[in-house]
Amino acid sequence: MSSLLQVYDLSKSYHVSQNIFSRKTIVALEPVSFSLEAHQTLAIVGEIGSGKSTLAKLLVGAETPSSGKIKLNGQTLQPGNFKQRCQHIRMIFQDSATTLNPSLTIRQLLDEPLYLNTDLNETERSELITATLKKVGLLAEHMNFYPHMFSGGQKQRISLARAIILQPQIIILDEALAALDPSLRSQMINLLLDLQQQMGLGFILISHNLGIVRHFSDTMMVLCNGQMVEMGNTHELLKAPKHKYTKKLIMSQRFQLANK
Ligand SMILES: Nc1ncnc2c1ncn2[C@@H]1O[C@H](COP(=O)(O)OP(=O)(O)OP(=O)(O)O)[C@@H](O)[C@H]1O
Repeated sequence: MSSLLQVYDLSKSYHVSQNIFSRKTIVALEPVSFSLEAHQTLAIVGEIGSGKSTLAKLLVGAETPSSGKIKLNGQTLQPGNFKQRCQHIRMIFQDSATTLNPSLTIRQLLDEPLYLNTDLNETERSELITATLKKVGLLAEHMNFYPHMFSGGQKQRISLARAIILQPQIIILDEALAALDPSLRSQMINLLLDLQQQMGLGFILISHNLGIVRHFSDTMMVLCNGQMVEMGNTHELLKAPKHKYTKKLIMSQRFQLANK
């Protein structure tokens, strides 16, 4: 049986103009291969500019790869097919306040992906919105509220509701837990783990915080200057890193790791 997600030699280079006569190539991501199973979490770690967001954008189809192939349940994802992609792979960002349209109610925000991607009628969509709000620990009454009426933690739950409403198979969490205080973060991690168990979701967690990575992920990939330098079981890798860059990263966060 094929893995939920298989990535083969995926890479991305940007060609940017230096001046009117010359262009420069920036290799944001060197060819990388990995797989992800249902119910599993893969963490991607690395310093600023190491290629984490580039990899996430390639997976959701927001960028076109320079090389490589992505397979979902054994089927190759075509670069321009956003409909196919956005039903199965969803992304949640750090700052929900900026990703939720402030002029729409929660009902409208959650209805949009359903209206665009499903054949459900209005009543069916409304029932699904209520059920999804409950799944993320919000109330049916919240449907008529606007984003500014919620706290940061609740906004993250709305983003999560929007991400799961199309029953995706993979969710990419791009620093999605970074802005939450420790107690809200633990609640959110528990909610994500519950949903993972219920829905068989595969998570890709992009995080600077190795404490979260250790708590949440099964495997981890370390990126350095666009190159994958190490990948393996999270606990084993954190206990016995092989690459000097990983060792440096762990040393720089030894207090976070000790406190978790
Ligand atoms: N659209 C673009 N055009 C040119 N270069 C880009 C573009 N997007 C990213 N890059 C470059 O690719 C490299 C990797 O960037 P990326 O945003 O993936 O890093 P990151 O690990 O996500 O960093 P951060 O932790 O700051 O989000 C960087 O050198 C960045 O400047």
